[in-house]
Amino acid sequence: MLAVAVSGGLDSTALLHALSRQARDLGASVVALHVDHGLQAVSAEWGRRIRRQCQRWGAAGLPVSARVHRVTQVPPTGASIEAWARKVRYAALAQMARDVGATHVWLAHHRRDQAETFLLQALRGAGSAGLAAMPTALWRDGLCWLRPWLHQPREAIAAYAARWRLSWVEDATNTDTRFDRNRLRCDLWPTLLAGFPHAETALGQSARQSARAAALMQEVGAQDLARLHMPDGGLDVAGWQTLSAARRYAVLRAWCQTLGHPVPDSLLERLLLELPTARSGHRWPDGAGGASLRLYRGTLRRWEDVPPADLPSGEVGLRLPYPGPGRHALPAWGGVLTVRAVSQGGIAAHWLTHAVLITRQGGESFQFEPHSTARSLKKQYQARAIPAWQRHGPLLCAGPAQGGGVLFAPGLGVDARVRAANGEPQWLPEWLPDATR
Ligand SMILES: Nc1ncnc2c1ncn2[C@@H]1O[C@H](COP(=O)(O)OP(=O)(O)OP(=O)(O)O)[C@@H](O)[C@H]1O
Repeated sequence: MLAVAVSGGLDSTALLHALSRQARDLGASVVALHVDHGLQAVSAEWGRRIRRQCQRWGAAGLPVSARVHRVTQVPPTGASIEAWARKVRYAALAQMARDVGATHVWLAHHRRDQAETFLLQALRGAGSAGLAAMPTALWRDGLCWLRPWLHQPREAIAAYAARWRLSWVEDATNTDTRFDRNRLRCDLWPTLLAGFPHAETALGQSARQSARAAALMQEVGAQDLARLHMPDGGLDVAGWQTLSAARRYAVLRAWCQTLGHPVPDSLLERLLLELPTARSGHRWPDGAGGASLRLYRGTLRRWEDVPPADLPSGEVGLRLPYPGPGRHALPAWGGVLTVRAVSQGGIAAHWLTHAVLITRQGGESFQFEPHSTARSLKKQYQARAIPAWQRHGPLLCAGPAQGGGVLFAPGLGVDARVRAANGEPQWLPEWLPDATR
């Protein structure tokens, strides 16, 4: 089954017709997929029209049928209607294609659409990936999107439609110059073509060159990232600095893509400029909110931000009785404390009877091993390379009658001086910094 995305306009009507004729000769069949965005009063009529047209063509021997999906959501307030419509259209087309068992969807974009897309991307300051505009074939989510007429002039399509006496609908919103593409199409394009008759071909060629440059950048970026990606997802900045400027950009972009959300170009530019001289601990907002990119000891990582409101106010202040075994959300410290029974490495039970959770006040000491030396918490955190913002959990300390020393510190574990002997009843605390969010 061949699926064609049909708006009902000239181009997609012509493509549907041409494919249906080919399918007839090959013994295949075609389905027209139409999405009614529900944005105009007349739009329901377009779907009915496409159905009727397919019935007429079917009666004339063409193996073609139609499916129409009516969108019931409305664009969220403030959203770009163009972008919203594109998103829901592609989602609906994909669903319909799957429903009919099609693996390929044909779209009727042509040479001018491609040239317009290139120009619009350039006017947004896009890089090579954006300037590559639309590909002729793209696999996404198990479907192949095809644009067989991407290099065809619009006039050739119009000539085909005239030759077969096709009829189509004219979408009145195509002349609504509030939309970027329409403004370009209606106001600028005629002037551009008058001055530069070869503009469509040239811009299409530039789009193809950009696609190659983008593919190359992606390949090189991925290769360099394979060397510079740390096991915990960080980027080795020292290694990154040895690369050429172009490769630094490519690998940084590839690394940002692993973060799971789009990183604005402005942030990439800042990182390129500032990373080489940034000091350990320097942070940049990650572009999505709620997290930062931080340089720490030569590695760039993404860290969840601890909202200031959830941090204990001031260094002195918070003091809670030890809550006992289990899982305890402690929003004031922005995390969860779990305490479970273990058979080794835990805190001997008698230490916990009067224990308290307190905010670090400075001056506490911690000892890693029975025969090592106790040092200040600050020094021990540095020794384990635990960055400052990851030390924000509560300290579990002995009660005043037992000296008040640290039993457990987030990021460091149980102090060697209070560890139970094997077989003795004992408990292991664990601090999960972001578990409440
Ligand atoms: N509402 C829709 N339903 C199904 N497919 C659509 C729809 N709108 C656009 N398409 C597909 O996307 C392609 C490009 O869309 P675009 O908005 O540029 O086309 P159009 O000018 O509205 O219509 P046409 O390309 O048919 O003249 C169309 O050729 C068609 O394949």
